[in-house]
Amino acid sequence: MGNISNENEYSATTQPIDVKRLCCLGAGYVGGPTCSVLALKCPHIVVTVADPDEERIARWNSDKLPIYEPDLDEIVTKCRGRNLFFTTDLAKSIQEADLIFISVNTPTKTYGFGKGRAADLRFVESAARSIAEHARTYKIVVEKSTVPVSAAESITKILRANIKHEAKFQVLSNPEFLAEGTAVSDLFRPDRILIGGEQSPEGLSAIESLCRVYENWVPREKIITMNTWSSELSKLAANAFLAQRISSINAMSAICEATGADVQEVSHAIGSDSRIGSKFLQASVGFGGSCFQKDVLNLVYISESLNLPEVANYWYQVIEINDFQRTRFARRITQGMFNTVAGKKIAIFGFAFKKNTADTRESAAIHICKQLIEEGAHLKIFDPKVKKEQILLDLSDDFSAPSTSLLRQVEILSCPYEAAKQTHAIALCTEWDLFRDLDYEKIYSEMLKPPFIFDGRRILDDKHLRQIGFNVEVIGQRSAGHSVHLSNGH
Ligand SMILES: NC(=O)c1ccc[n+]([C@@H]2O[C@H](COP(=O)([O-])OP(=O)(O)OC[C@H]3O[C@@H](n4cnc5c(N)ncnc54)[C@H](O)[C@@H]3O)[C@@H](O)[C@H]2O)c1
Ligand SMILES: O=c1ccn([C@@H]2O[C@H](COP(=O)(O)OP(=O)(O)O[C@H]3O[C@H](CO)[C@@H](O)[C@H](O)[C@H]3O)[C@@H](O)[C@H]2O)c(=O)[nH]1
Repeated sequence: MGNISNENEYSATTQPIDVKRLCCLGAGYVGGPTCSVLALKCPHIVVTVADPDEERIARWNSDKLPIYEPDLDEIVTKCRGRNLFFTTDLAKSIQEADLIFISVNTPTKTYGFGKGRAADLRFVESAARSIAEHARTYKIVVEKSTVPVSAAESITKILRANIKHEAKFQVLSNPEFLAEGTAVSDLFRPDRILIGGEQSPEGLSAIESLCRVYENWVPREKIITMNTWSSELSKLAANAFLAQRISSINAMSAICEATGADVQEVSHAIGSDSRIGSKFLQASVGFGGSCFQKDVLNLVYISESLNLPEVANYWYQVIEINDFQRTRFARRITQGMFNTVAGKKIAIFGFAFKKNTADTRESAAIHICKQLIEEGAHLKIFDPKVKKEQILLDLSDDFSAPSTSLLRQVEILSCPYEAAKQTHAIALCTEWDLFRDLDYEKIYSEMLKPPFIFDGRRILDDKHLRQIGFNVEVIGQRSAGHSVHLSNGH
């Protein structure tokens, strides 16, 4: 600002600032819940979430929020209009804010160099350019999106080259670790808050300013600070380690299905070792969601770019096992039903990538359904939260309008009993609690015989289902009547 005194400029950059106005660019799964919780926990801070997507912002300002998260509606209702605002006016939000979160999407590139692997940073870049265009005073710019190592450096270069009116800035890395379906509780009680920044007096004071925001509800010992690169890499590393655990237990599930071992027992045995720990060892149809695959691929791309092909190959295996697991489940359904599903009706229980979310990005159900459709099955899909239009979009090629042949093969139902009626099989793809409590005797009586259940999440009582008369196939458990064949001469 032209009239700002040197003293003010100095104090704004080497002394921690008292954040009074915070803006977040990106009103998605991260920006929305994070800022809602922030507004709740920091009533003295005015929080504005800005996004150019008019429809999304209109929904954040309505009774029907654009995303489903347990307890989020109540928080938004309490804070909206008080110290929480949703707007499409990026310029004003940026101008007024002391601190700006960048929470925009960073999908895998679908074009050009690094296609299918590298993170597409165009939205991050456009956010940085908007900040440069509209900032008039000192800003702390916080990279919350998951990005490759050194993205903060790129943001700094863009800001430095474009920022006007002597405005100063510091760029921090503050990756988000919330998981969908538990976003509110994760934000209330995070395992840790990670803040990376430049290790200079200006950088350290910006880190301190952000620490003070979180300290309104997070104990100081849970706030970890470090240099920017370590922080950026730690986010990718955390997701890679989590995804790797799932692929490891899913690889074990394949061995279990081919022998007499049970993956639940194996998981319990290894998880009891305190060095391994019991979380994230649940065998499944494969991990989904917008993060794991994208972030592991990003790590693969970074390793390749750094000329570390062995490291790249190591992490790529996590993705390959995940692809294998999804395909294996679809193949097991086909083989289990006398080697053909052509013309048969299969109920799909659950389409979201995990329970308690309506998000279907990279959901294993999409891949499994597409393979069953390819085999000629007729699918009757039920998910308690995912909208019909979304399911059809996900199953359409290249996200075009659903073809007539797709519409002939797929029905979307709003009741699980209707979905299962007159089908040959049920394939459970998402672990929604309600699937445990259904009346399976009623379902059995209305299905074609012999009825099959393929439990891809291990949430059903398989013994009880067998007593009712179902043929039950469970992930990580050998099929009934299957004998072990080791092909190495044993
Ligand atoms: N989804 C999760 O659970 C999760 C958790 C932790 C981290 N992350 C990371 O956080 C980031 C955001 O993820 P998400 O799931 O919220 O994405 P999202 O697609 O739900 O939302 C991103 C939003 O950013 C908006 N946007 C794009 N360019 C913009 C710009 N220049 N200015 C303002 N808004 C802009 C889009 O319109 C969109 O609404 C990604 O990097 C992701 O990897 C996601
Ligand atoms: O033992 C397990 C645990 C999870 N999953 C599956 O793994 C996927 C991802 O689940 P989860 O990690 O709970 O949800 P996300 O919302 O994808 O959250 C991950 O990705 C986010 C985005 O980066 C991070 O912030 C979170 O810390 C990280 O857990 C889902 O399909 C789950 O069903 C399993 O198959 N077995």
